[in-house]
Amino acid sequence: MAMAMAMGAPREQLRVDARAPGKVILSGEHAVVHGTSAVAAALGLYTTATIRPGVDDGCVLDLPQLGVNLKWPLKVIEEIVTQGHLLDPKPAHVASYAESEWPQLGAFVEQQLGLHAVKGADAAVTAFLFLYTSILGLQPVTVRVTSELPVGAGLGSSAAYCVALSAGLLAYCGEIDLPQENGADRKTWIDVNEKKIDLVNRWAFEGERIIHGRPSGIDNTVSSFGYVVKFKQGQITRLHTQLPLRMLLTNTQVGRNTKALVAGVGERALRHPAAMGAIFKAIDEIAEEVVTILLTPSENSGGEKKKGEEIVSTEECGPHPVFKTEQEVRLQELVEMNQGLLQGIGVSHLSIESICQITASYRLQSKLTGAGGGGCVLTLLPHSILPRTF
Ligand SMILES: Nc1ncnc2c1ncn2[C@@H]1O[C@H](COP(=O)(O)OP(=O)(O)OP(=O)(O)O)[C@@H](O)[C@H]1O
Ligand SMILES: C[C@@](O)(CCO)CC(=O)[O-]
Ligand SMILES: [Mg+2]
Repeated sequence: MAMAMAMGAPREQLRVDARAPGKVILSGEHAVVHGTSAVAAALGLYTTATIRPGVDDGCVLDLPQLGVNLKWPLKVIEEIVTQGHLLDPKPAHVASYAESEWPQLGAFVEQQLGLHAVKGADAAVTAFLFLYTSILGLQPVTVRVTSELPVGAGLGSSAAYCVALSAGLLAYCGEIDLPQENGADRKTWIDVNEKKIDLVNRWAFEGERIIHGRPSGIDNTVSSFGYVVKFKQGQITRLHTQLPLRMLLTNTQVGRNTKALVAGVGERALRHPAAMGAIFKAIDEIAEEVVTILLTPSENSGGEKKKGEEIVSTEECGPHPVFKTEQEVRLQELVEMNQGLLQGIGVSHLSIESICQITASYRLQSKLTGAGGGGCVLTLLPHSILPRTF
């Protein structure tokens, strides 16, 4: 997560840009919601929230990817929020969202968006209204969120949205200090200190609760702190991985919704607690083995096949022989097993399986990443594949 702020400018020209990355889950999605380990890495694709002063005592929310452009007089927001809620923002103290405390919010958002709203727009607007009023109170602002990430495709777009928004709002109200040396029209991304990132992360988790229902916290944590991490029951361990990972992400373009998929797995776990528990345990073991492999010094063979390594292809990829190191062979097998188990818990999709079959015909294993049900598929590529072969 990084921030930029137009500084040295009068308050009415203040502008905060906060950006947060998406993530890719290598292993352990869904089971992580039930307390097991997962491994994820931040992606080089970002969501950016831009916050500026508002005009005419109003609040503008512009979400171009969802076709949302709403403007409210602050008085209107006050009416929805004051119901059971003090308009006394405490940005340093993370408030928990409870639907019962916002009885008018659902109907208000629905009515604002109208009948032709894009799926998921209601959750994005609700999360915004919660974060905005809780962190900033009722200040006139104009907020625009744009993203390089596909929305709702398994790459953590919801978490990046919540992290970028939380960070931007916290900086706008002065809870995150940013250095003053930037020129008003220069953008320099600044890293925020760990304590403040932790605050951003906790606010973002509340936003994720609105969008996901029951998030494990892995997505907002990776988006906030970055790097390759192991995540288990809220604890993160940064993995100083020794193995350069190369992967292909294929977007099936099949839309899905993380909240519904997570809820479906929860219901299946209630119907078949022992069987689902055993699958979660197996996924946990896989994630732990992935961690061990990632932390093992790389035995990248530098261009020549060695004993124990497996040939992937010599023809399909041009004149360069493609083979997997022993570590890559093990990782590929774990990816294959993880995908099988994800299919077993009901979150795969025909579009995902057909990609798995196609890559398997090249002896490359794939799995869904994120919530599944469509979205993106991850294919691990051996290190010996040169970028120009794809
Ligand atoms: N750029 C954005 N602008 C507005 N809302 C967004 C944006 N990105 C994500 N969202 C919100 O997040 C929802 C998608 O979240 P969802 O959790 O279903 O998918 P994801 O986060 O991309 O995938 P996963 O959770 O599997 O990693 C959208 O419907 C919207 O509510
Ligand atoms: C499906 C899930 O495990 C990952 C979504 O990216 C949900 C979560 O952990 O919050
Ligand atoms: Mg999400």
